[in-house]
Order: sequence, then structure tokens, then C-alpha cells
Amino acid sequence: MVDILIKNGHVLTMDPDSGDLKKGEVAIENGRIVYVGLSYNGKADKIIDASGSVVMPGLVNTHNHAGMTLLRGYADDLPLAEWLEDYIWPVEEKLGPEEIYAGVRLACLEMIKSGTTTFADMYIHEQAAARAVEDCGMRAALSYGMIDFGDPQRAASSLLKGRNFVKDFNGAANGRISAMYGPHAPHTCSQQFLRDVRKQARKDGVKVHIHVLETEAELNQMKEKYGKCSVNMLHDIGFFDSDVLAAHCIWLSEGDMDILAEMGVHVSHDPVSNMKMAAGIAPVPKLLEKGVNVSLSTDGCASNNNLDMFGVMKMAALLHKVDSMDLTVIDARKVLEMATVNGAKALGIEAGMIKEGYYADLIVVDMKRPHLTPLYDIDSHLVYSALGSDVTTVLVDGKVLMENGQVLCMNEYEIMVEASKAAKKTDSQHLIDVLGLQDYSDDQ
Ligand SMILES: O=c1[nH]cnc2c1ncn2[C@@H]1O[C@H](CO)[C@@H](O)[C@H]1O
Ligand SMILES: [Zn+2]
Repeated sequence: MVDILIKNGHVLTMDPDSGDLKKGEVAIENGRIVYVGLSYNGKADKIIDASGSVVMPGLVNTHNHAGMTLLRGYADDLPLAEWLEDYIWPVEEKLGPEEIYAGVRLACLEMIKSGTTTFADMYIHEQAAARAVEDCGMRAALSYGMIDFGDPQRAASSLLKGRNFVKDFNGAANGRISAMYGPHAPHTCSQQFLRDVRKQARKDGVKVHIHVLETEAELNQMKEKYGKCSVNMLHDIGFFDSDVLAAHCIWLSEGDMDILAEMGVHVSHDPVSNMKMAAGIAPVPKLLEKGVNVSLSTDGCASNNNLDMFGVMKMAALLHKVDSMDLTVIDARKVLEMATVNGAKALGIEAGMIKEGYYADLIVVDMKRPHLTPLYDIDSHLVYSALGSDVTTVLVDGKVLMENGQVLCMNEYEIMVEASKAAKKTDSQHLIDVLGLQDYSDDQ
């Protein structure tokens, strides 16, 4: 007797060995997939009928600042440096662990509702993020965002926070949480600090998550300070390895791409954020050609402004088509791979494919919708037509977090009220709070 059997769906395994199963069955026991095939010969405690739907691996969002849901729309349409330095960083000072907990709960709700089962995060008060992930049942690779700005005291306290976070949370929530080190970026962290973090991560056996060359300003700053770009600087101090997840990677030279490929660095691509922040266009087709593992991500909600990976998939495809003026440069299947297989690979988790022995992290996408009719090509629909709201059922670690559009792992209403209240801590003059436009007080 298995725990769950998913029947009657079109199973997109994303596993090259099994391919797609037109009417497949997936059996789940103790959080793992124990059978993928045409017909399971056995009983199950629970049957999920996926008729008219696609069953596929849950999406993996490899670069987020989940607590930034609280800053959604807080400061838009500003130059990136001004946005970060004059608006985002000062307001983050006002947010404490309770606010971040509310913000990450909101992020998890939004991610679950749009088919994301795992995310990688880098932010402040990350213990609160861990608590939110533990409570809601998602899987996550979390890191404490560390910045020293060349100040040795700040370096020491940042590293201590990062170390404590790794000590307390790596492997937490029954293994659903893995911890990473999260040095912010090569231009906001000193070389010595980056060396120390690198050393500590190797010692602790955990991965590293960092922003790399998001802006041309970073490239210029690095050239001025070190006489070389971020990639060369990091390479020269021995920072790179196959345990490094580098977000953005926009301003790369041909040589930089070769270094990333040679060192096995994973690149997280944020097409929506990059367009919104006018940061530039990452050379994704070239990186893929060189064998770099490129995954997809939303970035934080202050630069996206939502966490819908379906939107990210579509934008990833469109951006590189128009950039190269070549429609064939990236196809729907490649984008799906980036959002599932490649994401799981970057985070080192046995997910991203529906495969025996892998975690039962999967989603059901309803194909019987007006904007998905008629249906010629499933990959095409998932990337170019589907929306996060087409996801009806979500499982993580073999637990059903959402079923038929009903979120089971948290109270949606309560999460929105709590997040709206937490946003008041920003002291923003513009906040239309829970007593204004978003008046939930009379409901229920
Ligand atoms: O697009 C971005 N570029 C650089 N930094 C960012 C971006 N989005 C968020 N953060 C900042 O990274 C830190 C992580 O702990 C936070 O301060 C967050 O505001
Ligand atoms: Zn970021």
C-alpha cells in the first residue's frame, strides 16, 4: 500500500530515460516517488485524479529574497543603485524577524499557488524564513545575506550570523531545508571576506549563493578596484567550484563564461527582474552552449514583482529570442528543463524530475482552460500560454500542500492580513493598509 497514487494525467517526467507518459501513474511513499509508469499494480491510501491535467516536477526558483514580498511595489521605476541604496536597504532596517516571517509566509503561499515547490533564498532575518518554510511544507535552500562593505567588524558579525544559520538550519525541517552561505556580491563584500566565506563553506560542506555581475556599474567598479571583473577576481581567489550558485551573471565576457563552465558554477537567470531593473541581458544561450547549468528564478518581489515561475519561463524564452533575433535559440523544452531539472541540480536536490527514488515534489496543471485551448503541444502551452494560477495541486516531500486549488498547508486569508500588517513597519506614506483598499476586516 503506497501513500498516494496520481492517475489519469499526462506525466511530463522531465527524465530523459522515461520521457512523457500520455496517461501515466505516479506512486508515492514516505515522501519519495516509488513508481512512474503506465499502470501501478497496487493499492494506495489516497488517489489523486489528474484527468485533463499535466503532472510534472514542481518548479525550482533558484534566486529569491522571499521576505521582499513586503516591499512589492514599494519603490519601482528607479535606477538600480538608487533603488537599493536609497530605498530598499534603509527600509530593510525597519523590518524585524516577525515581519520577515509574515513576508516569507506570503511568498510561500504565492509560490505554492503558482507551482513552485523549492526555492533558493538570500535575505535578512533568515531564521524567520526557515521557520516559515518549516511551517508551510515547502523545500528551500536558504542563506543569510551577508555584506561587509570592507568593514572588518561587519565582516566578523556577518560571518557569525551566516555560520550560526548554517549550524542551526542545514538539514532542518526533516531535510527540506538546506543552508547555504550567502555573501551578497563581489562589489559589496571585501576580497578577504569572500575568502573567509569560501573557506567556511568548504569546512561546513554547504553551498554558496552570490550575486555576480548584475550591473555594468559592478563591472566598472571591479575593474577600477581590482583591475579585473568579478568573475576573474572570484576565480583568482579560489572562490569558484561546483557548489557555487551565481545569480544574474549578465555582464560576462567570453572568457568569464569559460571560467564558469570550467569551474562548474551554476547560474541563476532572472529575466523578469533583469528587464524590470534594466540591468541587461544575460548571455544564456551561450552559457548553455558552453555547458553551464543555467536555472531560472524570479529574484525578490521588489524587482519582479511576483513569484510566478510561469511568467519567468515565458520571459526567458522571449527575451533571448528577441535579443538574438533568432526564434530557435531557446525552445519551450529547454525552458522547462531550466525551471525543473537544472534548478534541482543547482541546489543539489533529488528533484526536478519525476523519477523513482526522487523526492515527491510535483505539481498538477489543469489544461482544460480557455487560454490553453486547443492543445497541440504541451511544452508550448506550459511555457507560452499557461499561468501560475493553472496549477491545481502541489505536493512537496509527498505531502499535499494544495489540492484542486485549495491551499491546505496555511490559511490564505490570515497570511494576507499578517503580511499587510507587517508592511506597516515600512512607515511608507504610500501604503494603502489593511484599513484602506485591502480591507479584509469585514470579510468572514
Ligand atoms: O537585484 C538585486 N541586486 C542586489 N541586491 C539585491 C537585489 N535584490 C535584493 N537585493 C538585496 O540583497 C540583500 C540580500 O540579503 C538584501 O539587502 C536585498 O535587498
Ligand atoms: Zn537578488
